[in-house]
Amino acid sequence: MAIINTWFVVINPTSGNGLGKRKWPKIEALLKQHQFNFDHYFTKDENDCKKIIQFAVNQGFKNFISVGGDGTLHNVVNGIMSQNIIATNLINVGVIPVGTGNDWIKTHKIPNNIEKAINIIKKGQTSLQDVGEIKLVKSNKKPVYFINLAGIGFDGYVVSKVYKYKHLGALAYLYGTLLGLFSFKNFLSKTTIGSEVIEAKTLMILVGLCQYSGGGMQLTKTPNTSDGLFDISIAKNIGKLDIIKNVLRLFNGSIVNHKKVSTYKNDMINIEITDNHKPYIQADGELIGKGDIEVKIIPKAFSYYY
Ligand SMILES: Nc1ncnc2c1ncn2[C@@H]1O[C@H](COP(=O)(O)OP(=O)(O)OP(=O)(O)O)[C@@H](O)[C@H]1O
Repeated sequence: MAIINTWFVVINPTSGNGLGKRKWPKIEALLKQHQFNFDHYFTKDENDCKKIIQFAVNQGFKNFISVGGDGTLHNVVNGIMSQNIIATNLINVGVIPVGTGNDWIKTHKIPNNIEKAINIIKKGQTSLQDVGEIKLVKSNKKPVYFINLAGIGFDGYVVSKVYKYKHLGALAYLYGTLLGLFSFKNFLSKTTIGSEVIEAKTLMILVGLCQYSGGGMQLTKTPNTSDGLFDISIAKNIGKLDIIKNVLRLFNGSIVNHKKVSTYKNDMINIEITDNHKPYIQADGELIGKGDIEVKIIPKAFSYYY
């Protein structure tokens, strides 16, 4: 394997409702102006993105730039985590945000501005964060990795609706939430966190690493990206009216103090859906399926420019 000092830039042309494609000429010019030596690739879909990352790692690339939103970064991370050529923490990723929610960058205080984001990458300073691994029980699907937040229930439902409304920008998530109020049904679940077993009628179960999701909502208590622990919130049988009353608390983070929300910290969580109605599972805002899951943490497996 050759050692390559060149950067590998992946661009999702569809992210940010086409912003990825529209902004590429400007980004390309800026990268050249800042003397980045790079190869670039426009992704075709999720799998294509993962495959090109694996191919590039195989070619010896160790420095990547993700031009897209949270979904693109999620796919880049999945490409890195599912290769076994080199240790994942030796591969560094920079982000140029052109997505809709761009939630992951908020935690790491990476500016939502193309030129400033390029300056961050150029500084060459990296840090490590934990990665979550989700296995769908009773399925032969490969594990899915996440770096922001995964959830099951109402938030999965919102993700399943949001893609139609991406042209509304970050408001798409708020709109999806309001839409969910009319049709989402709470479900029975059995969650195991360490020695605790929580059986409840549930609105959603969230497993977080970073602070923001759903276009700026704060749904976990004290997330820390590199403490080797997930920040978990279980929102029990909260009714529709109660959600409406608490919409602001979803954004300011005080929802975790609601009497029907319990919070936990652990490096592992098993979720069994004991209901006939199986809610959607989302990871970093991407739908990954339905059913029971086992989630574990891989400490400091992801290296990023900040
Ligand atoms: N060429 C492509 N055509 C269609 N979809 C693509 C393509 N390349 C990647 N994708 C998919 O596009 C989806 C959206 O990308 P991304 O999440 O980066 O943008 P976004 O949804 O606008 O931003 P955010 O997630 O921050 O709200 C992802 O699910 C990704 O798998």
